[in-house]
Amino acid sequence: MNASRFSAPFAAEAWPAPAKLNRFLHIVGRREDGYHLLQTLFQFVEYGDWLHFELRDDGRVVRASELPGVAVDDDLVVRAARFLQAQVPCSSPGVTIRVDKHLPMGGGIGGGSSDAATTLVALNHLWHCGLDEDALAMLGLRLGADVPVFVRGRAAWAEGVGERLTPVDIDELWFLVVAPACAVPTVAVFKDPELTRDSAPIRMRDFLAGGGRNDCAAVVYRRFPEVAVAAEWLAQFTQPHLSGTGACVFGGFPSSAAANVALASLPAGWRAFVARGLNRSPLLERLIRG
Ligand SMILES: C[C@](O)(CO)[C@H](O)COP(=O)(O)OP(=O)(O)OC[C@H]1O[C@@H](n2ccc(N)nc2=O)[C@H](O)[C@@H]1O
Ligand SMILES: Nc1ncnc2c1ncn2[C@@H]1O[C@H](COP(=O)(O)OP(=O)(O)OP(=O)(O)O)[C@@H](O)[C@H]1O
Repeated sequence: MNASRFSAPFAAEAWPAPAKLNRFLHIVGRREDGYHLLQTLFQFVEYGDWLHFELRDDGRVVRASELPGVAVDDDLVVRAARFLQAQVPCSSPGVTIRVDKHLPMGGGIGGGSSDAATTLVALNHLWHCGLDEDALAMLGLRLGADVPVFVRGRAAWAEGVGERLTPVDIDELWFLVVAPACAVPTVAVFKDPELTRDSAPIRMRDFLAGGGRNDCAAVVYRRFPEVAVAAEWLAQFTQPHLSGTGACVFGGFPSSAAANVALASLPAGWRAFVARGLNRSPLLERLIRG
C-alpha cells in the first residue's frame, strides 16, 4: 500500500484525495430521522487516492476507471460531478474521471467521501462554477456525512452528524494504519442494538488530556473479529484506535522511523501503511496551484 504516498511522482495535473482518521468518536445522541449525533476529531493523513479529470464538451460525466462492486451511477465520484453539473447555470460541461484507488473501501478512513470532495473542489475550479466553500460543503453533505470536512480541508472538531466543524491544530503524529481484509458497512454498525449512543459530551481539552475513545469499537470488534485481531496486534507497539466505523485501526508514533519498525513486523498478507497526520489537506495546496 505504498504507491499512493503524496510524495510519489504523480502527474502534476492529478488531484489528491487523502484519507482521514477519526482520532476519537463519541455518539452523544440520535436525531429523529435515525442519524446519530457525534463528537469526533478529524485529521487527514498524507496518503490517499489520486483523481484525474479530463474535460469534455459533450456534457457527459464518464468514469474511466473500474471500482469493483460499485456501478457507475452509484460511484460517489460520478454522483458528485453530476450534482455539481446540476448547479451550473450555463451550458453543461462534461468530464472523464479516472481514480487511482488506494484507500480500502469500507475502511472507515473516508475513501469514497474524499473522492467525492476532491471531485467537487476540482470541478468547481475546472468548470469555473464559482461556488464558495460553504456551498460546496453543503452540496457535499448531501453525498455523505464525511464529505464536508474533506471539502474544507482542515483538521476539525466535529459535531452534529459531522457537519458542524471547528478547525483545530493538533499534533501531526506519524500513524501506522492497518486495513483488515474486510469491509465494514457503516449502516450495519449504526443499526446495531448494542451500540453505545449516550456518551456524555466532552471538550477539546479533555481529548488533549488523553480522553476520548471510539464508541463503535465494541460492536465492530464483536461483529468483525479480523478487526479485533488487528487492534490486538497494534497494541504491542502503541494504543490502537478504530477509525470511523472501521475496518481500519491505527496507532500514533513520534517518528516515521518508529512507525516503520512496527510496520516491518506486519504479519504476512496484511495491508498497512505509514503516513504523517496533517492538519491541512493536500487538496488545498493543489487548489492553490490551480
Ligand atoms: C462514522 C463516520 O465515518 C465518522 O467520520 C461517518 O459519520 C460516516 O459517514 P459516511 O460514511 O459518509 O456515512 P453516510 O453515507 O452519511 O451514512 C451511511 C449510513 O450510516 C448511518 N449514519 C451515518 C452517519 C451518522 N452520523 N449517523 C448514522 O446513523 C445512516 O444510516 C446512514 O444511512
Ligand atoms: N469512489 C468511491 N470510493 C469508495 N467507495 C465508494 C465510491 N463510490 C461509492 N462507494 C461506496 O461507498 C461505500 C463506502 O466507501 P468508503 O470507502 O468511503 O467507506 P468508509 O471508508 O467506511 O467511509 P467512512 O469513513 O466515510 O464511513 C463503499 O463500500 C462503496 O460501496
